[in-house]
Formats: sequence, structure tokens, C-alpha cells
Amino acid sequence: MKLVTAVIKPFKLDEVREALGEIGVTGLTVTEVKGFGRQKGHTELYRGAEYVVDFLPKVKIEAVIDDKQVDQAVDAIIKAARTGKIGDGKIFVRDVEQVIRIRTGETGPDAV
Ligand SMILES: Nc1ncnc2c1ncn2[C@@H]1O[C@H](COP(=O)(O)OP(=O)(O)OP(=O)(O)O)[C@@H](O)[C@H]1O
Repeated sequence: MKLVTAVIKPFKLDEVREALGEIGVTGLTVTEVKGFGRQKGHTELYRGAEYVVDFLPKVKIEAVIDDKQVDQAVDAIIKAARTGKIGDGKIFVRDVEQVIRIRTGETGPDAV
């Protein structure tokens, strides 16, 4: 299992959630965050306006995904979140050792 973390433009959240739902991703954690990438946050077009701030609002999506589906999930996020403009975001993929569903005690991919 992998933890797929995507930092995206906030207005792309619904599209990304839909795209992940379509490939069968059943759980997500979403957090409102702020950050910067190579542009160092100095200027970025956000909803048509040029921002001159240090940290720009982003949405962080975290999904633990079965190894077999990771490539598909990453592709789905890229397709849904991409505008082609600076600040489209990044995707990080990490190993996950264990997942436990508290209600049933299921573990591993069954608990995802
Ligand atoms: N190396 C990093 N570590 C952690 N978070 C990062 C990193 N790079 C980017 N982020 C997060 O991702 C968000 C979006 O990054 P951004 O798209 O600006 O990256 P970029 O490499 O500058 O891409 P672009 O060239 O499209 O602007 C940032 O606001 C920040 O929250």
C-alpha cells in the first residue's frame, strides 16, 4: 500500500475527488494548506488574479491506495488537477506499513 499525497489548486478538488471515485478509491483525507513551490510563492495566478504573497492556498489530498492501483490513481490526479499553469501542484508517493479498520479489525488492503 502507498500513501498518495497530492497538493493541488483548491478549485480542482471536486474534479480530483470525482476522478479518484471513478477508479474505485473509497477514502480520502482533505486538508486546507498553504505552501509554495519553485515560484517561491511570490507570484502566481490564482482564480485569474496575480497573487504576491509568500504562501498560496492549496488543498492537500491524502489517499492510501493498493499498490496495484497507484499508477492509475496518480494518472487520474494529474488529469483532473492539471491546468498547465504554474502552481498546479505536486504528488508524493510513500510506502504505508499497515492500515487497520477500527470498526472491524480488518488489516492491510482489506482495510483500505
Ligand atoms: N518540495 C516540496 N515539498 C513539500 N511541498 C511542496 C514541495 N514543492 C511543492 N510543494 C507544495 O505543492 C504546492 C504546489 O507546488 P507548485 O505547483 O507551485 O510546485 P512547482 O514545482 O513550483 O510547480 P510549477 O512550476 O508548476 O509552479 C506548493 O504550494 C506546496 O504546498
